[in-house]
Amino acid sequence: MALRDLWNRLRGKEEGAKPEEAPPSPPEVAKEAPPGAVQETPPELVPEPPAPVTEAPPAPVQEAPPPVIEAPRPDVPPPPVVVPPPPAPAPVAAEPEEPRGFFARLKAGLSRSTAKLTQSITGVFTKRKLDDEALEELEETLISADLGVAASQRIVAGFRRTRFGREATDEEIKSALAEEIAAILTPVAQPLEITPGHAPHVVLVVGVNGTGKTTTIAKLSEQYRAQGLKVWMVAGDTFRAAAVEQLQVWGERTGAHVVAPAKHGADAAGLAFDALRDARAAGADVLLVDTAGRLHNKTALMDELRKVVRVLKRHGEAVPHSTLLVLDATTGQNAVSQVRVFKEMVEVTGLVVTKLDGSAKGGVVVALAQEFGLPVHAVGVGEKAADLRPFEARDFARSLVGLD
Ligand SMILES: Nc1nc2c(ncn2[C@@H]2O[C@H](COP(=O)(O)OP(=O)(O)OP(=O)(O)O)[C@@H](O)[C@H]2O)c(=O)[nH]1
Repeated sequence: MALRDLWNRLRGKEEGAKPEEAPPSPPEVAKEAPPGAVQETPPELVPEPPAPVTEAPPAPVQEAPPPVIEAPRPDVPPPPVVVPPPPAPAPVAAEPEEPRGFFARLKAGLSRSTAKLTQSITGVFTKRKLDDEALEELEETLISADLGVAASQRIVAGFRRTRFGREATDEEIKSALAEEIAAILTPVAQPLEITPGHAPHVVLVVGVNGTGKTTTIAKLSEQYRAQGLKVWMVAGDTFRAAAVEQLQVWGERTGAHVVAPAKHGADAAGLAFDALRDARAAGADVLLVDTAGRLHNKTALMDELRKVVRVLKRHGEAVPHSTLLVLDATTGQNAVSQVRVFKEMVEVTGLVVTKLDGSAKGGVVVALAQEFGLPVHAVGVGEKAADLRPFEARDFARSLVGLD
């Protein structure tokens, strides 16, 4: 049955009832200026433009994301002078606060993408038994919520095995669905372990431009510093001056030493090699290596990343100890293609999924877990250094289907 029919059914069911509040549409995303002739993106990867800063950075320096350095645009007229509006009258009642806690933001982000899923579940099951037609509708609903074909089929097979022919309430169905999803996610929910004996533990961070690599490095740095570890970072995206500067700002804020290229376009592999040598000598515990996410084609990107790995291995076969692929959840199924492409290039050991606070398509995490079984080390729920959390399978699954 087409999704439209599901929606029609849902609307019919809710006639007379107070309509659900529509999920807020995702914020307008500003397109990045096209890169120069050398810096194009491999078409296979279809990068997302950087997400906009959705809230004004607060006053404390530690909290705000570092400034993005932009090239001057002589063709763009200066912005008009903005006259500040007169002060607003004092509100009668306090506005509800923006959800600030991690779970609140994760749930807010997920609920935007899964409102459709949870409503459709209600539409599928409230009127009749769990029969063949209902199962077919459930599978379509799960696929349209980005869970992927394989995971959706597995979940439906579980329902068929255990609940076929039974009637159940919405809450029972959602709860059962959350359990099936949690069963897929639990094996991949593994925090990133830093081995003290490696001195330093080298973490190579890869991914398409704009997915949140640099921010994730900053977030990891913040966490490791809080654990009392000595962190070094390498600005390996040597072609993008803004990326280097961004990492330097994050280094200052999170108390990490940053190794930056001496000149634009310097050899990233050589930079990483020297950085590891110096980090060892300095007694660093962790070395976080940023990389380019965009080169003129996929082969160039592959050559660059492989060279970084090959040269790092001169320090020891186990280096890099972890290779993290950073994925932007808002890209939905495109994240699945990115894993395939990057697995061809390097030995990806784990994933970090970012932007789960925004208009995320959280269901894709289930598709990733089912298809690749790679550890999901952490999830990003904001732009600040503190906005990285371990991936909790059960909480995530329950949020995804709209349960607390
Ligand atoms: N809302 C939200 N924004 C995020 C998150 N992680 C990163 N961002 C934002 O996404 C944008 C891109 O992040 P970067 O860390 O620069 O991404 P990158 O992969 O290093 O990008 P390149 O340097 O272009 O390769 C920035 O505006 C970040 O603030 C997250 O978890 N939530």
